Order: sequence, then C-alpha cells, then structure tokens
Amino acid sequence: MKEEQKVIVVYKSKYGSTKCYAEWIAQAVKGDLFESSEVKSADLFKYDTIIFGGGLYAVGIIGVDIIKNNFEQLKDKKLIVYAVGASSGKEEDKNNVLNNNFTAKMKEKIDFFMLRGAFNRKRLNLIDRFLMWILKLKLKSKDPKELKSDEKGILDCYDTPMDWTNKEAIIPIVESINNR
Ligand SMILES: Cc1cc2nc3c(=O)[nH]c(=O)nc-3n(C[C@H](O)[C@H](O)[C@H](O)COP(=O)(O)O)c2cc1C
Repeated sequence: MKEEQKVIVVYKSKYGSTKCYAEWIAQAVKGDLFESSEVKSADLFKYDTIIFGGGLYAVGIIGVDIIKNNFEQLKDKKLIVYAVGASSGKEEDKNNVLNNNFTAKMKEKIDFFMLRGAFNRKRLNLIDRFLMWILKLKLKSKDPKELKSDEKGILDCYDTPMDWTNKEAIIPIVESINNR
C-alpha cells in the first residue's frame, strides 16, 4: 500500500462477528477502526479508502446507510463494503445482497465482499429470536428443492451454534487495498 493512503475501517455488528473481521482488517491494513455510531460523515471524507462492514439481517446490511447517504461525496474514493452473514456467500447469495442494498451506480463503484460470521440462537435478543423462529417456519413450509443456499444455511444452523469466522477470509479485502 502506498505510504500516503489513509484507510478507515467502520463496522456495525450485533453479535460480534463483523466487529471481529473489522479488527482483523484494520490491523492488516493499518487503518483507523471505528464502530459506526462513533463516526460522522465528515470523518469519512478525510480518508482515501473507506472499508465498511455490516452484519446481514434479512438480506439487509446493517449500518450501510452511512455509505449510501454519503455516496455522492465518497464515490471517487476507494470504497469497500463487506457483509457478514450465515450464508456461505455463493454468487447467487452475493447478488441477492448486492441488489437488495445498492443502486446500479453504487454496485459499479463499491468493491463488495461476503464473509461468513457466526450464529447461535441462544445468544439472540428476544426480537431476533422471534424473527428467526418466523423465518424457520416460513422456510420449513417450502419445498426443500426450492430453497436458496442462504436459506438452507439458516435452517442448518437454527439448532446448532456455528462459528465460521476465519481470519484468512479477509485476504481478498486486504489484497484489494494493497493492489490499489
Ligand atoms: C433475525 C436474523 C436475520 C438474519 N438474516 C440473515 C440473512 O438474511 N442472511 C445471512 O446470511 N445471515 C443472516 N443472519 C445471520 C447473521 O448475519 C450472522 O449471525 C452474522 O454473523 C451476524 O453478524 P454480527 O454478529 O456482526 O451482527 C440473520 C440472523 C438473524 C438473527
């Protein structure tokens, strides 16, 4: 990475997976690390590269509005977004998340990555537990052959706590900054 590049790593995480990846990434790229509530839009403008990570909830990337709402001012910077979910990040799931969260113009400019987080139903707050229960009922009522891979992933970990967080998964993100 060129000496003068300033990198900020911002994250929003509910249960810690996205935070864990943000810490690994910030350490690897020597970036400044912030939880999204600690950052104002004006802080982002001071950096050359902005990396945002958010947990995936019902195909939405939590906290990503900080990038979307400031997109016009940020679009000429290097913009990286990663979403952390239970999904294995297959192309189909990735496109689904991209289309659900970004406009065509944003998709062109933003380097987007999917990372795999963790899931433990017992650690969820009451609302999330209820939402997951509704989702499970909905998925169970579908023909198993019709399930998308992220839906299968959710059913697989509903009763079994899983932790897929893996430091090596940040390599493509770190490389995309270093190869700038
Ligand atoms: C209510 C709820 C909805 C979720 N929706 C999705 C989803 O749409 N896609 C996905 O891949 N994972 C989904 N997950 C799994 C989370 O994204 C996963 O646990 C992730 O590691 C959370 O990151 P965090 O700990 O940083 O918040 C959902 C989890 C909950 C509790």
